[in-house]
Amino acid sequence: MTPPLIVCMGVSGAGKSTSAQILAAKFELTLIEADDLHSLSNKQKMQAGAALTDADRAPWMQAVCRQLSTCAERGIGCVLAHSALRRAHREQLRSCGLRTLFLHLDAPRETIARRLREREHHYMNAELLDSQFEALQPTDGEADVVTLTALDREALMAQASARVVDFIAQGTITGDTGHAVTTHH
Ligand SMILES: Nc1ncnc2c1ncn2[C@@H]1O[C@H](COP(=O)(O)OP(=O)(O)O)[C@@H](O)[C@H]1O
Ligand SMILES: O=C(O)[C@H](O)[C@@H](O)[C@H](O)[C@H](O)COP(=O)(O)O
Repeated sequence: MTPPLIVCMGVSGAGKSTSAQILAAKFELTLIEADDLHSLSNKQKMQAGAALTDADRAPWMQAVCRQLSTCAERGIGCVLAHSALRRAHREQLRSCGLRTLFLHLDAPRETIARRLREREHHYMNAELLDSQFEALQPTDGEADVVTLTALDREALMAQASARVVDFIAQGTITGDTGHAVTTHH
């Protein structure tokens, strides 16, 4: 059976790291924090208030995919906190050998901006939020993406957990299909 990969995706400050930690602990999956895999130059660039380009993101994606592929080879299911803003990145994450579900954490821009102003983060510059929304490519037509409203924490985690339960059960029942699940937005 192909192990699951749950990707908590969305713009900076949407709540990816927070949600991914909770889900990994709850479902006993390995947590991978994509933030930790950025190069020093990428971190310095963001800290200085410059948005990453897709060229900057390419080696980061390779590092993320290497970790995921190793987990897949070892049969280890994962939760990944990763912005996955670009369609091509989501496609790359799907091709790492795990059975993938994306939880897109969505909240009003102003709510996220306030969270970023209040958050202590080692490198991410809160001024980059607009560029994050610009970089986010719509997930329409991607059947393995579930969009969740990332406001009330408890409601969010209840919804996210229910999706993960269904997703894991589907893999257990239908076996190793590797196909995307049908989800509702
Ligand atoms: N559902 C939520 N409701 C309110 N605040 C949240 C929620 N999820 C995360 N936060 C807070 O918002 C900030 C950003 O969350 P974080 O998980 O670091 O986001 P990301 O990993 O997407 O950048 C943190 O201070 C966190 O405590
Ligand atoms: O693709 C990008 O532009 C960056 O990778 C960005 O999306 C990512 O989110 C940063 O690593 C900031 O970290 P936080 O999301 O934790 O703020």
